[in-house]
Amino acid sequence: MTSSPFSAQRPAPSAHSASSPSSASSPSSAAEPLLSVRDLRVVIDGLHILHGVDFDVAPVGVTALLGRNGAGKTTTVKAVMGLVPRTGSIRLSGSELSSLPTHLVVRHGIGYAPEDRGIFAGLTVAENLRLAERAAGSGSGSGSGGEAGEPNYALVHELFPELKQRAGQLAGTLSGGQQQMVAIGRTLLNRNRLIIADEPTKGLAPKIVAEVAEVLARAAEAVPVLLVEQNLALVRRLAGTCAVLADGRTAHRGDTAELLADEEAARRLLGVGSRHPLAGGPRPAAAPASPAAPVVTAEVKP
Ligand SMILES: Nc1ncnc2c1ncn2[C@@H]1O[C@H](COP(=O)(O)OP(=O)(O)OP(=O)(O)O)[C@@H](O)[C@H]1O
Repeated sequence: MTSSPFSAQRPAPSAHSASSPSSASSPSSAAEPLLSVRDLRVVIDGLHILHGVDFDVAPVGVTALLGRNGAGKTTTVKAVMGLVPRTGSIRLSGSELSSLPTHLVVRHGIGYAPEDRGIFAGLTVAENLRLAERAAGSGSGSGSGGEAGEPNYALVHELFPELKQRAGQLAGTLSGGQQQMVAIGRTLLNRNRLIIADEPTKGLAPKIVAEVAEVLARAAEAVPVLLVEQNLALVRRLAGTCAVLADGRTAHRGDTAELLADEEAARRLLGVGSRHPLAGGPRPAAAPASPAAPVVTAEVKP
């Protein structure tokens, strides 16, 4: 390959910020969102779990999906992926996905790193990656699906050289951070337009959280990321914009730094106390942050 491994996936450079930083009803102004979700509803076994979720994912960088435990974050990303029955609108670059089954959502170019990572512990790193390869030429048939082509190992190995060095190592023997590299690496392999990462730092030690933050920052240089996360320090560092869910609805959309600096709003929406360290500190970047930046674990209170 002669071109940069980033070239096939890097989004248009013009769009940097997402929706306007005020309310849930604010329209996107600066740039068209990559993913636009409207009135998303999910009913499982007669239980109404999502009652109308609206949010946009910015076409560059990291967008965070936040909320207290049980707010509906995982159900929302599962609904986007077609893993639970849903109604409403889910548009990826203008293509409507809400009636598509999961395999066609995937072929439209959404890579999903689920909460449990989905790593095969008994297979090597290389085998885990190989299993994620989408067949060249496979598409949704709609003409607007994910870009077909060879798997982008150049990008994965450029971002995560460790995965090349550890190609023969059993995935089950990797650290939590390295396993996240495999999980995120798999989503980058198929030239996706969007990566969804569901709680990638859940249960990890602070040192590993810092590693995973670095993994996400590097991945977001290549492909926009929708990040479900409860570690608000990490969110603050990585995500330029966010949506907050509460009780299965969108309670807030806007600029992440503004939300986390607003003590009253952060307390009301996320349960962050007034003396929480997130109230101060440097502004987060939509662009990836410094590798040296510390990541403080700050779980949302239920
Ligand atoms: N299959 C299901 N059947 C019944 N209830 C469900 C199902 N899936 C989710 N729920 C309920 O829906 C609500 C939202 O769950 P969800 O996992 O989406 O929340 P969350 O915001 O991701 O929470 P957490 O941060 O704790 O992971 C919860 O009350 C949960 O118990």
